[in-house]
Amino acid sequence: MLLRLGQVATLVVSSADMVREIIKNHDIAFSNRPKATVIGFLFNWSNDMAFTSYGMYWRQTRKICVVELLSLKRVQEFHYVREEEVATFVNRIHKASIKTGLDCVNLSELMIATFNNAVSRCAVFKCYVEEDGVGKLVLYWEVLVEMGRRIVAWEGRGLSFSCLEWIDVLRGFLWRLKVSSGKLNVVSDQVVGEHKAVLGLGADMLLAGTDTSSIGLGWLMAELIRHPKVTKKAQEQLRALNFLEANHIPANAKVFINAWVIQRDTSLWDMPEEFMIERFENSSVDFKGQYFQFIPFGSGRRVCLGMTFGVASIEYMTANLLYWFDFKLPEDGCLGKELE
Ligand code: HEM
Repeated sequence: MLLRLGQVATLVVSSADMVREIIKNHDIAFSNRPKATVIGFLFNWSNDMAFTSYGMYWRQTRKICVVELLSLKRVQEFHYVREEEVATFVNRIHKASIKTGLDCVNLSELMIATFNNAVSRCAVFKCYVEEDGVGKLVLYWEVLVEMGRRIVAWEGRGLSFSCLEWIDVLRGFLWRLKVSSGKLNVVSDQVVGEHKAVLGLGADMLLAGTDTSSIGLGWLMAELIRHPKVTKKAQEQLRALNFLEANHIPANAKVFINAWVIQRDTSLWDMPEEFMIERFENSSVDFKGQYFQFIPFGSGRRVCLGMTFGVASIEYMTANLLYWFDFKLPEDGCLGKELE
């Protein structure tokens, strides 16, 4: 579907065949990401990898990230980080769940803190979320989230209607962006210290690796809680065995791959809205980007390079959650109650 959003032609791709055509035959042409002011402020207009244009700088920085941080070997070497962080995570849930009067636990916050810490310990070799969960990295994270929200609220409009950018100045957006990025720089200086040179890449890892993983795990836990039989089977296996297995497109058009629709296409998936983990049991389809009906990590040149890291962390956290705890949905009154 070709839309004209303001001044920008935008192609929304909602079929797996079309994604195949793009990735197999035109990958280079679609390997750039849209330019957003907020990303420029965040990364000083240049020194990150995830948002930079396709080219030599991207190739080199991506290679550094893969070799130094995200190769299978490095992910295996970092197993001790996952083990320590998940042990802290399990302890904190345990403490919270036995606390008098506290009948529900906000898992989302704990998941964000755990992934945040695991990524930062591997990316900048330090741990910033302190025992009470209010470490420097949380502040760092808050600033990133605030800026991320602005990408959605403002940049979506700014990118589509560049002639209206003066409104950003009038409404004080650019000024607030400067304040936010200044705040971020102060925290980053403390956080990154001697690793300042890799600030852009470290921030990339935190941005790309924290909410993706914690939201993914959050949904997985929500589905498991809604499907007690599946959960019980996985728990029995875990507790017994102690492991988890488990056209014509205008030049400069923006292209959105609509993975949400593709992954719910009834011609490709049987009962796509149902949580049926057995659908993958006798199927060759996996999540690595070769099967265009299922692309949670993207595909092609810009495919997620933290896939192995993310999957290892999510698997290990899920195994521990299921092994140590039984879950049920909170009573209505409990929803929204914060973990102290
Ligand atoms: C469940 C967890 C994760 C999911 C679902 C996920 C998903 C994605 C997706 C959809 C993309 C865009 C791919 C494309 O444009 O085709 C991406 C890119 C990226 N991801 Fe992930 N990701 C996850 C975890 C991680 C982790 C843990 C890290 C790092 C520690 C990471 C680092 C990156 C980076 C750096 C990019 C940009 C790659 C580039 O532009 O060349 N991701 N991810």
